[in-house]
Amino acid sequence: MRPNPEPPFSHGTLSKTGVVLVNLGTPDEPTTPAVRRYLKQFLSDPRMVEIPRAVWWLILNGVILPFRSSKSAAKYASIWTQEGSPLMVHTKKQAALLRGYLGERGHDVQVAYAMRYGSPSLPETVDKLKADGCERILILPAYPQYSATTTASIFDAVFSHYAKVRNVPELRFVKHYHDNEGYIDALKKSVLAHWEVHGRPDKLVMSFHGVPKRTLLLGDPYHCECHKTARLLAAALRLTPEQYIVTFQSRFGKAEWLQPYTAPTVQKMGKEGVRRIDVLCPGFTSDCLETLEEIAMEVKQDFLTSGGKEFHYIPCLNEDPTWIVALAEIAEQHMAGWPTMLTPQMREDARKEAEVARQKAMQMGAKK
Ligand SMILES: C=CC1=C(C)c2cc3[nH]c(cc4nc(cc5[nH]c(cc1n2)c(C)c5CCC(=O)O)C(CCC(=O)O)=C4C)c(C)c3C=C
Ligand SMILES: [Fe+2]
Ligand SMILES: [Fe+2]
Repeated sequence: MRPNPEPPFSHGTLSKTGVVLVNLGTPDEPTTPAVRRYLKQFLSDPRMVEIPRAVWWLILNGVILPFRSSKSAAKYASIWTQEGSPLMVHTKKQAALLRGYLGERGHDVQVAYAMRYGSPSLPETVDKLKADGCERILILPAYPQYSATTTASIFDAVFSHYAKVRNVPELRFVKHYHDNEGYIDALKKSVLAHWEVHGRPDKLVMSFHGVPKRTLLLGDPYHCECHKTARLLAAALRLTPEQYIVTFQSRFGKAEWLQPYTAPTVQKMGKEGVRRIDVLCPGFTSDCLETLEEIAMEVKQDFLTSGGKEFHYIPCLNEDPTWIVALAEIAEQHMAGWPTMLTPQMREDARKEAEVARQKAMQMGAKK
């Protein structure tokens, strides 16, 4: 494949740095056609579903898209806000806040957000940054725990985009931050803030998005990283092993996924006489369908109809200031060594270089 042509190289362009906060993606609107488009792109990704392509194509197009799209659209409609999909709204705000925090720390960087599926797409976002003069780009997935299904899929999208580009910026990727001190501290503070107002539960349920069990057996570290996050958070909250449990939600399809599953676990707790549970979803940094509908509505119902008396959903970190500071520190660590603090001298040097190049161009024009 031959890389695409580039605009003429221009001297004296200030070489800038960009950070892209990348989340999963969400439909453009809570309607069946929009959800179908989103699910088609999402579920056609071989990182997400590792079934032989021809077999999966038949299942996806013959069963899943025709039946799931309208059901999912109704669920999306139940959580949609005036501003749009919660996942999009939070990611957008986080990127704006991240830019502000990095700016306060003296970094002159552009911060954008992108979605792995749907829009704004990763290719269009990194192209815009490049057009704005970013020669260095940090890809920052919104997932604290690495998984081949999510994090690696973002990396794939970046690699495949740049395979078509001639002048590739310097790239860095954040793989994970499941054990980052600031992230754990932000989770701890959000739980303590909830408990300060509402009191403590009998059990804290830490529910992570599931993945097929097969991926664990094939060496994906996701399961271990979820457990490490949970262990660190439990230690920070001084919880004994009896006071919390790690579960996995959002099972998709018939294969076995990581266990224990969230819904049957809370049902069992309700039946066994556990009065109150609080559920936190530490793997999601923004509230979305999986937290607001699946946990705060469906799983809540499961617990209460099984005999549980009180259910609390503790929201995701979203725009929490401690979390945005942690995100800024994560970005800062990964930008180490990059000239993100533009000095007046650097701006002046760039201006002079541009002026020399402009004069040379004029002289060449005059000679012709
Ligand atoms: C094919 C199976 C799926 C795997 C594997 C999977 C992994 C995975 N997903 C997230 C984060 C999110 N998933 C979200 C929605 C969602 N996930 C799947 C399927 C798999 N996810 C589907 C089909 C859907 C769409 C909704 C539905 O029809 O049920 C979301 C929410 C998006 C939103 O718009 O709000 C997030 C976030 C992670 C972190 C993960 C693996 C670690
Ligand atoms: Fe998912
Ligand atoms: Fe779900």
